[in-house]
This record gives sequence, C-alpha cells and structure tokens, in this order.
Amino acid sequence: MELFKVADLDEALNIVLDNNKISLGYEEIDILNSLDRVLYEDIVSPLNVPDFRRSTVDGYAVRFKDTIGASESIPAMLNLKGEVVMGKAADRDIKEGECVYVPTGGMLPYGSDAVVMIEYTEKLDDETILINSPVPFLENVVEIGEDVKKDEIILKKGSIIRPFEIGVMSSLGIKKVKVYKKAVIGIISTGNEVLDINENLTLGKIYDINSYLLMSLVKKDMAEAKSYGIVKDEYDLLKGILNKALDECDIVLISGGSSVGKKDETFKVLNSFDDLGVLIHGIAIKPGKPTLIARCKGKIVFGLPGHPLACSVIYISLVKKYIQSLVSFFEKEIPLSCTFGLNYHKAKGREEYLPVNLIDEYGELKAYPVFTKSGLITGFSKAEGYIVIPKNEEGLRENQRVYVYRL
Ligand SMILES: Nc1nc2c(c(=O)[nH]1)N[C@H]1C(S)=C(S)[C@@H](COP(=O)(O)OP(=O)(O)OC[C@H]3O[C@@H](n4cnc5c(N)ncnc54)[C@H](O)[C@@H]3O)O[C@H]1N2
Ligand code: MOO
Repeated sequence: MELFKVADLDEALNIVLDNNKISLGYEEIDILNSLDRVLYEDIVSPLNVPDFRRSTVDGYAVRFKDTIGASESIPAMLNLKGEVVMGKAADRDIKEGECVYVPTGGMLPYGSDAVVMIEYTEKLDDETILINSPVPFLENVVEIGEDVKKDEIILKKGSIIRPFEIGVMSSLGIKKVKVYKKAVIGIISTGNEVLDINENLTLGKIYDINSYLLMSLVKKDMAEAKSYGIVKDEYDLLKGILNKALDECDIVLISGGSSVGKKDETFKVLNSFDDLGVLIHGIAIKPGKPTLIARCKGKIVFGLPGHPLACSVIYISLVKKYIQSLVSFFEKEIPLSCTFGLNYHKAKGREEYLPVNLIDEYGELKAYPVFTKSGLITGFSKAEGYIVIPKNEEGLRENQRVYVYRL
C-alpha cells in the first residue's frame, strides 16, 4: 500500500518556492531598532569613511621621503610647523623638510603621507623635531575611503543586521533603514489528546509541546509567531481556524494530523479551499516523513508531523528556509567537522537528521548519537547538534568524518 507520494527535501523546497505568492514588503525603522532584521535594499555609501587622511597614532605628520635613512645616530631633522587640533581641519600644507604634530584620529595636513610615532622622535627645540626611525608611505595612517568608499555597495540586500552593520550605518550618518517586514507565522496545534499548559492533565492526554516549540523557533528566526491554540480533530473546527489564520498570517503551520490515521482531517481541510490544495504529502526524511505542504488562499500551509522531534526537523530543514527566502536571506551554515564515535546503521531511502553530542577524546572531537525517538521532545534538548546522513547511505562508520550542525 503506497501511503504517500514522497518528495525529496530539495524538491519539496523548490515546489514551495515555485508556488509562493506572497511578498512581505518593507518598513523603515531607526537603525538602533534594526538589530537582527534583514536589509530590504543595498546600502550605497553617500561618503568616504574617513573623509580625510587620519592618523592612527599620536605623532608627527611627515612626508615619508623626508625620513628615509633616519636613525638614532643620524636622525632626520624636520621643521615643526604647529599642530593639528582634534576634530578640526588641518589648516596648512606641509612642504619638504616640515612636520606637524597630530593626535590619534586627527587629520593629516595636505602634503603629508605618513606619521612618525612620538616615541621615535625627539624635540630639539620648539621648532625642530628629530626623527629616529624611517616610516614607509601611509604608515600609521587611515587613507581616505579606506574603511568605506563613496558610492560603494557597503551592505547587501538580504543581509542580517548585526551590531557591526549598525556601526557601519552610523559611520555613514544613516539614521533610518529599510528592512523586510517580519513574516507572520500562524501556528495551530491539533489533536483531541493535546491539552493547553493551563489545563489539568488527565490520563491519556498530553500537554501541548508543538505550539511552544514552533513559536520559539519562529521567534528565533526573526519572524512573528501568532498562536491559534489547540483545535480538536474535527473538520469544521480546523477549517474555521485555518481560514482565520490564512487571513491574518503569511504562512500557517499546523502540527499533528498529517499521517493516515482515521481522525486526520488536515488533508481534507487543506484541499477544501479554492486554490491548489495539497502540493506534497510525504518527504523522504527521517524523522518527518508524513509532512503535508499545501497552498490555500494564496498562502503556503505546512502540515507538520505531531511527533515533536519530527516537527522540529521539518521546521529546521524546510519551514525555516522558506521563511528566510521571503527576506532574500540565504544562510551560510558552517558545520563543525569531526569524527563519528561508533558504527550506526540507518535504512536507505530517507535523509536522516541524527541528534548528536560532541565529546573531546584526547584532543579529538567526536560526535555520538543521542538515541531517541521521533515522539520524544528530549531528542534535541539532550543534543548539541545534528548530523544529516544522505538518503542513500546505509549509516555511518566509526571514525568516519562527519559535519555537525549546531542546534
Ligand atoms: N500507520 C502509520 N502510522 C503512522 C505513520 C505511518 O507512516 N503509518 N507515521 C508515523 C510518523 S513517522 C509520524 S511523525 C506520525 C505523524 O503523525 P501526525 O502528524 O498525523 O500527528 P498525530 O497523529 O496527530 O500525532 C502524532 C503524535 O504526536 C503527538 N502530538 C501531536 N500534536 C502534538 C503537540 N502539539 N504537542 C505534543 N505532541 C503532539 C500525538 O499525541 C501523537 O503521539 O505518525 C506516525 N504514525
Ligand atoms: O516521520 Mo516520523 O517523524 O519518523 O516519527
């Protein structure tokens, strides 16, 4: 009996992207509120940073050629022509054989092209400075535009704004920035056995895990989570709530009710809207196979497996990538390279997401699996990361090189 038409993960993501109809648009916000948001457009620099040759030390601005061959026994002798005041433009040029005192961060006078640190100089009198060491061209200087060049694309659309990017924007005098609006993700838990955390637990029931899990994952991914609570396994109830969520959100996640159990109404509800309905039922991934993907009212709906580990894996491997694609953000994941601690067998045919812990064994980092089940929430909470074992592999050998993604 073939239960699902199973798609590979890449295929599933492509189908989602091909059938996406929404665009989030942007909002313009103060740079200080833009931390962890995603840039909506390239930022082109309106100016050079710095806009003048700037000293990185306290010392004397010179023409580097005047210091060639200088030493303690035969110093170069330069005429002191005043000093540059911090925060003010240097008001005179220097010529051959001249120098001017500059503080760290001060502007170099025109004509100078290097700075000699004060430690390598001696003041002979009020008008004469002895230079004890030569300086190469642009030594101790930040050149005009060395940090940022005028008209350069300094920050790219789709990048995440970190404290460093906020610093770059402030260096350019940019006060407000356009960022993608946050995607609003609706979350619905289903199941007659699932109770809200505020209800009394009775035998046969369980507390809702997936709403809390998904809301937290969504928040971590810079999107906005909107919970629609727990819905009993009844067609009309689920249809009503989903309809409301589709009107209010950009994406909807429904947990539970995606496999073939007789009470599983999700499939029927997803096909009941005047749109494409179910696009995929089943992904070749372990855990997480009975995943549903549909388009309803122009929005993508993910029917995530009820088992919490499977639900997390589908979120991380698929939902998260779709959310990121809406803000043009393509995360470069940098897994940790190490060796595997034992022989591990898996069945061919599904890509497996295996939770692991890292142990330092005599200076060598080894990954060991966390033996768990898809129905257990602690699978990932007991793990530091996970390994992705390709679909057609039969497992991992002891000492084999593996790549661990951090959770
Ligand atoms: N005959 C088959 N049975 C099952 C198959 C299958 O291929 N053939 N697949 C199994 C796999 S794998 C998974 S994963 C689950 C997926 O089930 P559903 O997505 O239909 O979800 P439910 O049946 O509603 O629940 C499964 C499991 O998860 C618990 N659950 C559900 N919602 C929550 C929640 N919000 N918080 C915590 N736990 C939740 C639920 O109580 C069930 O124990 O199907 C297998 N069965
Ligand atoms: O897909 Mo299920 O996720 O193996 O429990």
